[in-house]
Amino acid sequence: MGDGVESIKLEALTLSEGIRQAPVCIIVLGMAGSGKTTFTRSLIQHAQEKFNPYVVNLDPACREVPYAAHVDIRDTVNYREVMKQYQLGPNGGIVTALNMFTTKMAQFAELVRRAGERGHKWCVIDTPGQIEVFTWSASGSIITEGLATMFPTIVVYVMDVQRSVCPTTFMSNMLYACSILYKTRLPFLVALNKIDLQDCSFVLDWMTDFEAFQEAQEEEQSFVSNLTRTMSLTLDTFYENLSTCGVSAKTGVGYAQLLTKILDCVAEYERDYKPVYEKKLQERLAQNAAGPKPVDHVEEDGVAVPLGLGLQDPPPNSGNSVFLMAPGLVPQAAENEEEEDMEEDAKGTAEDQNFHSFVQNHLTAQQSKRDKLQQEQSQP
Ligand SMILES: Nc1nc2c(ncn2[C@@H]2O[C@H](COP(=O)(O)OP(=O)(O)OP(=O)(O)O)[C@@H](O)[C@H]2O)c(=O)[nH]1
Repeated sequence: MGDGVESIKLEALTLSEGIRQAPVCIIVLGMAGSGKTTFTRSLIQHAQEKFNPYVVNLDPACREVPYAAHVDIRDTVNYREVMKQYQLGPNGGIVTALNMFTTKMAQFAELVRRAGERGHKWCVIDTPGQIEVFTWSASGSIITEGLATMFPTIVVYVMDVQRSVCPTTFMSNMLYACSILYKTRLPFLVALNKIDLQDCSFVLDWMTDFEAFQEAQEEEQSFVSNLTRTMSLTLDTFYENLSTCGVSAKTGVGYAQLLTKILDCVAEYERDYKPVYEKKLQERLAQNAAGPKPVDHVEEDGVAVPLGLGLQDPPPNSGNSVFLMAPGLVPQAAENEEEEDMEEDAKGTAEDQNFHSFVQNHLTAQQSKRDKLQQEQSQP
């Protein structure tokens, strides 16, 4: 392996060889405003002495972060510039910025590996405010999977307990957490945040006692609440795979227990998930070595089409009796000119008519004035 960060090959890194002091990667996820950034700050503070966290900010759109980040996506990509250059809205800008960062995944992984060698036992990763930017984007998957293949990795899902007192909101939050759990397939710890504002025992009750959740639902008789009831029955298995911990990112309450639970998740990773990720890595290496697989079971040859957006006229002898022009091919200028001419003509005709009737009225008025004058003069 070369010394330069540029020379690193992602596939060359494995858990079993090459990485001796692999730092544990903790990916912090959560709905917008759930308190991810404050939680990250507090986690760093509480883990500093024992785990010397290496800190990564992957939110390109945040203005400030209340911690000193070792790696900050904003140093690599300016998301406002990305918005301007690619003419994107804020969400498109954030996704594209993350995609750009992901092209440097191998270098990023190498930085994390080196951090481990320098004594950072944990790597805490704060993610973008809009959760779907990370959880449903290709780059989010690449980062998560890439880290999980190389380092012990866990997910901490930050949930705002105060916002979750409504059973329907609670269920939406849980469904989201569930989808992330099944997508990432990593040890999953739910940090029930903001317990300084709201006691979190109700969440634990609802997760362990189906009837308690049903009772809470009783007042809501909407379609949504019926759906929520049904969903709560099916989420039982999901709850079994969850570890939860009440914390307050603001006051620091619950963090001692949180650190213990994180270590439990790391043990879970080593026991249940590491073999899966190692197998995945071996499969990918074998696939890469074999090269692209040709398509089999297809008996006919296809006709290749040029890729990209270049629109071309269909061949003149294509035999199409009906030909609808693609919008890009309509001769805009000629079409507009025609329209403009027609508009101009219509305008001209109306103006002519107006002018004629004005002249006519004027002549008529003049004539009647003259008649009147003549009449007056002819009278004795
Ligand atoms: N009372 C209380 N407030 C908190 C706690 N954690 C976060 N907050 C507040 O919740 C708000 C959102 O916190 P952030 O840390 O910015 O949340 P975030 O999820 O990173 O937000 P985005 O990245 O913008 O989606 C802020 O006003 C925090 O001060 C907590 O434990 N208790």
